[in-house]
Amino acid sequence: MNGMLELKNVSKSFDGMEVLNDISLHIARGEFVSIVGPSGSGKSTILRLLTQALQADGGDILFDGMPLLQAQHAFAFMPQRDALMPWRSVIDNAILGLEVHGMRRSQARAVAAPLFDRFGLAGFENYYPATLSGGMRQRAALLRTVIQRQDMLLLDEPFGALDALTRTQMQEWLQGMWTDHRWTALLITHDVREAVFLSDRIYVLSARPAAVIREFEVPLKRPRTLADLGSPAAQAIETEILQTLLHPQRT
Ligand SMILES: Nc1ncnc2c1ncn2[C@@H]1O[C@H](COP(=O)(O)OP(=O)(O)OP(=O)(O)O)[C@@H](O)[C@H]1O
Repeated sequence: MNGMLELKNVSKSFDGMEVLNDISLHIARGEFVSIVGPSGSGKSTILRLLTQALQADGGDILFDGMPLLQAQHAFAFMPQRDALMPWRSVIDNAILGLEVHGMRRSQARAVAAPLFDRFGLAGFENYYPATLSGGMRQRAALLRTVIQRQDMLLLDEPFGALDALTRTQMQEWLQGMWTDHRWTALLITHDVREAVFLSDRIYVLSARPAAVIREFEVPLKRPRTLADLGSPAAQAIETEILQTLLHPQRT
């Protein structure tokens, strides 16, 4: 997953209500970028523009320098809810995207099987989603997402429904996975610490209509550990992002 993305002056309204106001941002090849912003500011709307579930009213979205319309199947999207199919085993959930793209089930299973170990799901290939913990379900959903080898990974609050401890474990795990694979990734999150821990850069959106009010570069080297979040550099950036969100008028 090593595409690159550029949004230029993108705007979007719903029934006259302006949601996105002149959004410009970019994600370089192999970069992990997060968007944080107030609830209802339009973060998911940006992802829905990228997956083409919605069309922008104005501006340009370029993928690898081409208009998005010409860059089919560019994104592997992991929604807020894991949306695993309860009647399919974990491995058959994992291969769903491959099957949709025409791969035979036996071949798709052979592609997926070696990945289960790294996703902490070895031994659970033939279990059904209802028998898994929340963290395992999210890892299964992420496995299904990344196996499709798209150009870019889109994550919409992937850990929002998890308890605090599982969420932290998942952040550590994802950080390790990303360091190994260097996917081009865009994460939407409410969790500023999560954004700092995982990202190379962070965009902060204003309340609706959303505009980019600040952009932060995260100065932590990789690979990162949770202990790095206690460093003065991490603490300073976390505080500054929170200040920007809470008191945008002062920034
Ligand atoms: N299809 C739609 N029709 C009308 N209004 C919509 C539609 N989709 C989103 N909205 C509105 O646009 C605004 C932004 O929604 P969006 O889901 O993008 O925000 P968000 O920042 O992702 O919110 P949250 O952080 O709470 O998930 C909200 O006020 C929402 O009600």
